[in-house]
Amino acid sequence: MSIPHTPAQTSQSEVINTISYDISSNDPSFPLPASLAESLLHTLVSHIAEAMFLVNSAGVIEMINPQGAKLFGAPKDKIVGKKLSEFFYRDAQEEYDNLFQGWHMTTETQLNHGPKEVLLKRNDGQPLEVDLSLSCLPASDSNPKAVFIGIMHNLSSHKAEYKELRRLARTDSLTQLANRHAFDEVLQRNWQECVSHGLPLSLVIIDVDYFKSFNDAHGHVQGDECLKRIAQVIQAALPSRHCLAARYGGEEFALILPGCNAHIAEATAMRVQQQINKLSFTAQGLDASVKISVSQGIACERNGQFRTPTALLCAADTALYRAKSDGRDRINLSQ
Ligand SMILES: Nc1nc2c(ncn2[C@@H]2O[C@H](COP(=O)(O)OP(=O)(O)OP(=O)(O)O)[C@@H](O)[C@H]2O)c(=O)[nH]1
Repeated sequence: MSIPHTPAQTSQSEVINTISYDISSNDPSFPLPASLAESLLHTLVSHIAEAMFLVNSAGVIEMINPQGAKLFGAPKDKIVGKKLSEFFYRDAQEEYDNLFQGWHMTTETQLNHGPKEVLLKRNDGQPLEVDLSLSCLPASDSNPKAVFIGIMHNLSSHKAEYKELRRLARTDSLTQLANRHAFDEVLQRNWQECVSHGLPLSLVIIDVDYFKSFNDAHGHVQGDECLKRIAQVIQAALPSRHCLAARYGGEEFALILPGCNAHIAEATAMRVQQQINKLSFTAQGLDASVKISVSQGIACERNGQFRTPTALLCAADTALYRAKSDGRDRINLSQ
């Protein structure tokens, strides 16, 4: 491979190839002059499309390209000369300070790490989620001082998208309550927490009475509106923000009430019953005589009587079945 004489005559790919050749071969019989190597490195950092910066062995930023400065949220002169760790929050700050303080005691490349999520403290004080990779260009004849190359990517839009996808995956699209998947996950978590801390855990299953008749009489669109109204009532009836209301099936809802005994669960179910009975559908064009009711089954884990969350769920379901068979519009507590 021929080595170009001046960076000005060199294309970006040639520069990258040359630097890789020089650094990776580290061939003492064929070194680049130090000033040329440094100049090539700066050309590379300036022209590359990634957000990139150079840090010296004391952890101080020596150079940053425009894309990098944009992520840091400051002009270059406000960044160059500062320690890299100043742009991180506490834990990462300590981690990078320690890394640079101790790097010469280990092998140079031991500091290298691939893309890693870090919270960047931008110049305006705002946090920015980025991934950062750090690579050491070890000292050589062409490169008398080891230098570290940092490459960053802005993760904020990916993170926001991931958060929204996760929310959608856990939400029932009609009622906006938690869906069955989220219910199962939260039940497992609450079960472990409550059992290990000796706290009660109650479940309430709520099933709309004669909903098929409602649909048959008023149509599925009205039925959907009705389910949304029921979901709002159920959400508003929760005794605390630690509780969860979920759409468990078609016209079936379920509440997880961590830390709540049977007494609180019953009071919650009564609030649901009263508010559902009061619902009016005149605003959506139905007659004032149209009314609905729900049947509810409650089960409470208190002193280890249920061995698993599934057993607790089955008990609440059996209690619901009894509420239905006893005439509907009522609450049944599993004994
Ligand atoms: N509009 C609408 N209807 C739904 C939805 N999911 C389930 N359903 C309806 O809910 C009804 C449930 O009927 P059934 O299981 O027979 O129960 P029910 O008529 O409520 O009677 P009981 O539960 O025994 O009081 C069916 O007609 C389903 O079509 C939905 O998302 N939207």
